[in-house]
Amino acid sequence: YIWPSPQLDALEAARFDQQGFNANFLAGFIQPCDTFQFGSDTGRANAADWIRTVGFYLAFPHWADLFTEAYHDMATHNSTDGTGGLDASIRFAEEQARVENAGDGFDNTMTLIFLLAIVNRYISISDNIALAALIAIENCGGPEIAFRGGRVDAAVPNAPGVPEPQQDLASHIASFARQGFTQTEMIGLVACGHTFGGVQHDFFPDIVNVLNDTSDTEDVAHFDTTFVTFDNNVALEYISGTTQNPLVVGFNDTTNSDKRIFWQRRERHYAIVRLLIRGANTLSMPCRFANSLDVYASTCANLFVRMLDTVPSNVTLTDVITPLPVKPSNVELILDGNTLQLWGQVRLWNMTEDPTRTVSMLWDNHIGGTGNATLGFAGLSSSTGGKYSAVWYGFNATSPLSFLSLDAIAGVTSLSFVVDNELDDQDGLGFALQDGFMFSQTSCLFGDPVVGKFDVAVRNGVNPTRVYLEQSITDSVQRVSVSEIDIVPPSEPIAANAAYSLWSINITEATTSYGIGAEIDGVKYSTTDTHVMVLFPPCPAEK
Ligand code: HEM
Repeated sequence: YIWPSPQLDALEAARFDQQGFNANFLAGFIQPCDTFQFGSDTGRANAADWIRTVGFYLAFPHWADLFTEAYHDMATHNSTDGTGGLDASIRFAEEQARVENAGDGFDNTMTLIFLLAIVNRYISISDNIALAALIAIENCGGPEIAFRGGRVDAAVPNAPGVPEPQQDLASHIASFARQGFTQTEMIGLVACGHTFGGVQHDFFPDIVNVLNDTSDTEDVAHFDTTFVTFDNNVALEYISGTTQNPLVVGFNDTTNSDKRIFWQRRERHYAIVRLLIRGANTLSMPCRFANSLDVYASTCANLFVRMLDTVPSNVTLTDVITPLPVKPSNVELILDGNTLQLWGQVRLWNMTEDPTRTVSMLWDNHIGGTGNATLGFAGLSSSTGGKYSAVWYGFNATSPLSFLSLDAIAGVTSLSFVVDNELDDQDGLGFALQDGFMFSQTSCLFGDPVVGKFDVAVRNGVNPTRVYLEQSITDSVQRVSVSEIDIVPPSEPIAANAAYSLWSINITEATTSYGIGAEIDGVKYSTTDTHVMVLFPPCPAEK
């Protein structure tokens, strides 16, 4: 995609900036894989719950929780009428209270997402559930998962429909068909999901007994011996007859759902067949999975993408988000007298630190001129379980988190970057900047009770149809939207300098963050920076 695109820029960052500089907190939380937020030696793993949520279940995050969350949220999908799917309806107490969502993983995971994830106008709660599952898989040894954004959060709970272990095979086949998966895909999805975690005694006393194991204080009977790692051991141990999977060899055969799902007549011959045609397609799914980690990983990657992208039929997802090779980030313009403060960093994807590298930024202005500055190393980040790294440079060479001063009259129209003599200007388009309106440092406080004068600097000649403050609103079911507070155009121009005039609005909510929006030639633009009144200085007359 072409930068800037506010939604794709935000989704790309949430998906790829996972550890280190400018990283999102979600991924930082779930490493290493055997970490469980509520203590060690519990036998639980964050990843499993996150995956199960996407698939079916949500708990306070162990890795397993992050994954199950996604499954349980998705499993309400009805492929015939297009309702349900991955829409964060699992956050509703009514869904969590259902027997089909037994366990504490869902509540735990939602708590984590609300605490740590970025939920905003561009990234929904359900996008975060998908991201949590994806991060869990990728960081615990799993394959890379293609990510699309744009999920829409449900306003009310979905109809029930998460499969339960005591149901018979026919019910499970019908349930997965409703969710949009064939029988073969069902076998795959269960064998892929049950690579993490296990069944906990507290919530499933009819499946798992008290274990009296000091290294497994929560009495979790695991699906395989490597329950914090994505691997094919769940299939391998099943095929080799050593499995301890509580849904295969549980003492209560009624709840041995994995056994019914994995079992196929062909497998009776697995020992001979496996020797003769290893990994061949004629083998059953668990058999092929057991034979080849590659087959397992690639099949699971495809099924997980299908699972994460199962959304209500009125939702349109973005294209798969791939990382921009060169990406400006946190770009802000602020007017300070005759100076434009240009804040920001640039991320160079798939590169590591190299003290000999030179990175510079070029910019075009309104008067046909150009400028350039050398950028300074700001930090490193990594992604996808450490598979990719990125290096960041700040627009201000000596203070990477500070700004570069530009001439306000000349302004700035677009950026480009030169990395070791190689130009990146988005194939000639440049990285467009909007300097038609921005926050002005003349904003200040006056009066008693105190009022904030919020000044927006509007570039002369730009003639916006509207200029407004933007305020994020969270509704009663935690969905974020933006409300617009129009600024009345000044009756007489108030000059900020030779190029900018001020539009002002008085605000009284001291700690509310406001962004700025403007409609210019029928297109709406927003600033990425927000401002709070408590940080304004007193107005000159008040000093
Ligand atoms: C017929 C279908 C399925 C049934 C009956 C089933 C049943 C169960 C049960 C009873 C548990 C134990 C939960 C607990 O102790 O809190 C569990 C855990 C889990 N399930 Fe499934 N499951 C099914 C399909 C799936 C699918 C499709 C996925 C994901 C793709 C998945 C992912 C997980 C994960 C990751 C856990 C571990 C949770 C943890 O350790 O916290 N399951 N499943």
